[in-house]
Amino acid sequence: MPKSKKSKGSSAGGPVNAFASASSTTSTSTSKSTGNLLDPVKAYGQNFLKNPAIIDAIVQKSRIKPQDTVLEIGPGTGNLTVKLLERCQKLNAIEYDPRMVREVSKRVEGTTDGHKLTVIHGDALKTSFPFFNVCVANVPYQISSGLVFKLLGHRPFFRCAVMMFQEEFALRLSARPGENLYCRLSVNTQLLARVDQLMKVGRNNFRPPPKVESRVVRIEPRNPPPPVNFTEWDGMVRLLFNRKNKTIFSVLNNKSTYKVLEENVKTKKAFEEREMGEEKGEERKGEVDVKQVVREVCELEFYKDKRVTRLDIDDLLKLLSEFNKRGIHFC
Ligand SMILES: C[S@@+](CC[C@H](N)C(=O)[O-])C[C@H]1O[C@@H](n2cnc3c(N)ncnc32)[C@H](O)[C@@H]1O
Repeated sequence: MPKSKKSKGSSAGGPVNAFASASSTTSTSTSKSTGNLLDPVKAYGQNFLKNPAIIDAIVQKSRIKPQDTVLEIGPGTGNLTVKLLERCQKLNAIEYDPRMVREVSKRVEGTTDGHKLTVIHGDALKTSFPFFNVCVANVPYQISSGLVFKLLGHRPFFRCAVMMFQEEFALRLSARPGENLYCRLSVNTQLLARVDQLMKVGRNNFRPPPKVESRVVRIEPRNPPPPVNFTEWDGMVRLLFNRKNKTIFSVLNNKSTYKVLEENVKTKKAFEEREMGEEKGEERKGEVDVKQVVREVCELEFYKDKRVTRLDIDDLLKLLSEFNKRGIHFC
């Protein structure tokens, strides 16, 4: 018998943020109902995979081993689920729509692999993930970014995630310096993971067809991740990629950035003073001239006149360390 349980942070609290517009309605009333209980609900991103060849390719590219525990996010009616179950030891699925929880559970009930499935009713962004080695997901595009970073922060490390995304989002994940789609999402993802494009999936492979083309990618977390404070890293990346086609200096050289950096210096200093305890007579660091430091770092041979979009992960890590060495922080 497949088990189905309701998670702590599940839909009892209402739909996910991304679907705020659907919060006061029931799931069925948001679709163009034709009377069928399983009508896809647009607000839940319900575009079901209908091409068995694509489903088989996703399962094959997930490289699931017989002893693996798989996490499937958004199983829907279970088209992928039944194929995944044939390959793994255990499958935990998280599904937001209670109709789908019932449907997928019913579909595998009494089958050879049915006992391997546990369906958790909840919002994948708010539900704690159970243990897994491999994640497979064809998720609503509204939650793509939140899900990627939730997965990349998940511990213990998993082997890989094979995920379907809107084409442009998928291409951004693996975009390289200098490419048009290279952006904050690209560097934040590539800092923490290796991303490979696996295949393009046309609109007509879904029921109903979505408005845009899709792509499947493989995400493999870097283990161990680079030793960097992610909040600070993202603070710098957010500033720089706001105007990624400008030089580093022209992005940073403005009043509002200096103000933020000066605030950060003050906060950091206050924190350090509290930690050290002034009464211990520790030597106090000199004042940091934020404008001077920005100019100095941007004048370094490697960064001089460099456009943000040309910086790869290593260049950005080194840039952050040059700022940190001189007492500048981005959070
Ligand atoms: C694109 S459909 C894919 C369904 C199925 N995996 C397939 O490929 O046919 C997305 C599924 O994710 C579910 N879903 C939507 N938002 C969710 C959330 N926040 N957490 C978990 N599941 C969600 C939807 O109800 C739907 O079943």
